[in-house]
Amino acid sequence: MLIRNATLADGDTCDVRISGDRITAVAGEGESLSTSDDDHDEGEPRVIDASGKRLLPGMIDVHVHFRQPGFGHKETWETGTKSAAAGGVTTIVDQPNTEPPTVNEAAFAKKHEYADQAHIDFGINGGVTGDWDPDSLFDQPLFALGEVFLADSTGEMGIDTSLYVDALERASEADVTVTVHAEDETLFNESSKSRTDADAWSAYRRPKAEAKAVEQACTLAAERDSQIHVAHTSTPQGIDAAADHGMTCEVTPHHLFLSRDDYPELDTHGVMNPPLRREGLRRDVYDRVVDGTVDMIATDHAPHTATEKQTGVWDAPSGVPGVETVLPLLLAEAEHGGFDYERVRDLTATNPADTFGLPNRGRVQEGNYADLVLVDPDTITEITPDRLHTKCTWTPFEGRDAIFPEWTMLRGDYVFERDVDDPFGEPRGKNVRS
Ligand SMILES: NC(=O)N[C@@H](CC(=O)O)C(=O)O
Ligand SMILES: [Zn+2]
Ligand SMILES: [Zn+2]
Repeated sequence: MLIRNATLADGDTCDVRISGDRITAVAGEGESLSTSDDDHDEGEPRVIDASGKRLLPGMIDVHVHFRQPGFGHKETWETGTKSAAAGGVTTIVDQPNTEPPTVNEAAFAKKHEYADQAHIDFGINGGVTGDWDPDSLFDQPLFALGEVFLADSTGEMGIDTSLYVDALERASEADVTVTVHAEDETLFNESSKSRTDADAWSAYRRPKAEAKAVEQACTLAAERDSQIHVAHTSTPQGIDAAADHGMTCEVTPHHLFLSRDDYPELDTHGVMNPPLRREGLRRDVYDRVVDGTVDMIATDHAPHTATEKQTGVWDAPSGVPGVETVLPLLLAEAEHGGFDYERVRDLTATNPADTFGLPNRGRVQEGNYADLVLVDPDTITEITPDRLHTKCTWTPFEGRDAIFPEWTMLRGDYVFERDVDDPFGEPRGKNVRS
């Protein structure tokens, strides 16, 4: 297959040849590729004219919750991976707070069976609880350890410092990265508990609880020569602490684009961990995404039903969906001039591939897997829940500008094509560690 005249993230116009599951040639300005026999399918030329369109590496989202086993009423591997494919994501990493939690060989195997339904490639993280079985867990084709919960979140898998230190040591021996949910619950503001408005969640799980926990998690890791990746940093202090210790961090689309100013509209649908911050802090986080202090964007796609969310602030489960809207939001922001397309590519594909050791992914380059997304930058549309494919019937980004993919390709095959009868085809996702 030949993709002609595509504009890459760096602005170069290129021809890209795909044979089998790989990119086999990328030819820049002035050296266009000619069609070969491989670019014909039963006599039909398989040449795509991508003039005026952007071609990007598929997003690698290292933080999603696809809920099975245990909570298939919120999301399934099928709906979650279809939603991801429709948003230009070609690899996801699932987190361990399912039922059973992914803390031993049997639980890992059970999750792997559900992952047979995956339409895109995936990694499965191993979790840490008092009952975890590191010996059997590290024998599995694990993506990483985490998210290791230093405070309770959905699933109540919060652990104490001594277990965290054990996990760091075991992971270090196995040469596995530890992804950390860093909040210090001893610093939560108990006085906010008398309030019943949704903003009380942000007042309760306040910024210093994250700042302190990130600092401590990084210090403990650095002392043991372990590498950690800090999940969903939502404060400039958290981001800077991770960077200062030589650790990596991710920012979610909700902490990048939403703030406490959005509670009047979102109400308890805007409750997540860590919580939304004040507008000034959001801007500080945004600046660190632009200047490269933040390593990657990951969604923490954490679907809950609308009914579950429409309870009081102290009862509503934490988390918002995001896997289908993240790249479209970032692309619209690039088109509006917030940052450039190269930054989007690095944050969504190149840096996650390099940080977590995924060779042959994250770049549009010869020899890499043909994990690709094509978008028309002139087609900016508004996000509405009815156009999304997640089981979650709501989105915190309703009404925002987005550039959705025309198609998404995984290892040379389409996993999403807009405006065709069967946009997804058969599930063909594989474990990236197998
Ligand atoms: N972020 C959230 O608020 N919720 C996540 C868990 C987590 O990432 O902490 C979930 O699984 O629902
Ligand atoms: Zn978390
Ligand atoms: Zn999470």
